[in-house]
Amino acid sequence: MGEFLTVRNLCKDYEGLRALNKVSFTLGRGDFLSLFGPNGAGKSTLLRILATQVAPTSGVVEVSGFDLGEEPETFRMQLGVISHQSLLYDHMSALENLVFYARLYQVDRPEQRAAELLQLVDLYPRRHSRVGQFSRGMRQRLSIARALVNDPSLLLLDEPFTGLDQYAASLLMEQLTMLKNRRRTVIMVTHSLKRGLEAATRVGILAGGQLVYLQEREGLDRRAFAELYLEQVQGGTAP
Ligand SMILES: Nc1ncnc2c1ncn2[C@@H]1O[C@H](COP(=O)(O)OP(=O)(O)OP(=O)(O)O)[C@@H](O)[C@H]1O
Repeated sequence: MGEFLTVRNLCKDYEGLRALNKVSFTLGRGDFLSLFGPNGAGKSTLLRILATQVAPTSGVVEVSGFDLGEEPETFRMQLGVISHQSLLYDHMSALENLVFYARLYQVDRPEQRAAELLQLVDLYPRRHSRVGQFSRGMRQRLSIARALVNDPSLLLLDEPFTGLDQYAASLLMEQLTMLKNRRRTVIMVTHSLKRGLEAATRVGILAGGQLVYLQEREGLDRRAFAELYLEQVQGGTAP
C-alpha cells in the first residue's frame, strides 16, 4: 500500500532562524502521529506547512503522491485543521459558522451537517448564540466541529485540548479514535503525554527543528519514552 503522506527533507527558515531542519517521515491512511517536543521546537511550523498556510524553504510534501505545492487547493478540500486560530466568525452564530464552512467545502446538505456536528460537540442548544459570546472551551468545541465539517482525510491538530473540560476532551478523543478507525490520517501536536499516547499509532519528538524520534506506538516502552521526552524538553528550548 502506498503512503498517504510523505514529508521529505523539509526545512523552514525564518529570517536566519532554522525552525525545521530536514524533517522526513511518511504516514499511511489510518495512521495517527502524536508529535511532542519542547516550546519552539518547530511543531506548529510543521503543521502550518502541512496546512498550506506557510511555504517551506525547501523539501517536499506529497499527499497521495501529489506534490502539495502544486495542488494546494485540491488538498485543502480534504484537510481539517485545529490550531491556535479558531477561524470562527464572532458576529455569526455557531450554526451560521458551520453552515458557512460546510458550503465552502461543498458538503452535501450543509444545514443538516452543521446541526449534526453541533450535536456531536454538545453545542446544539446554543446554536443560535453569537460566537463572540462563547467561552473559550465553547469556541474550542466549535473549532473542532468546524475542522470535521468536510470529513477530512487528513486532520491536523495543534494542542486541541486547550480549554476543553474533561467531558469535551473525552468527546474529542472519541471522535479521533473513530476517525482513525475510518482510516483518516491524523497528526496531533500535544504537550500531554497521556492524551498523545492514548490515540497514537506513531509517536514522534521534534526538538530544535529536527525529528529526533519516531516510533510505532505499539510495543513502545511508556516509561522510557516519558524519560526521553523529559530529557528533550529540559534540554532544548527554541533553537
Ligand atoms: N512567523 C514567524 N516568524 C519568525 N519566527 C517564527 C515564526 N513562527 C515561528 N517562528 C520561530 O520558529 C521556531 C519554531 O516555532 P513553532 O511555533 O513552530 O514552535 P512549537 O514547537 O510549535 O512551539 P510551542 O510548543 O511553544 O507551541 C521558534 O523559534 C519561533 O520563534
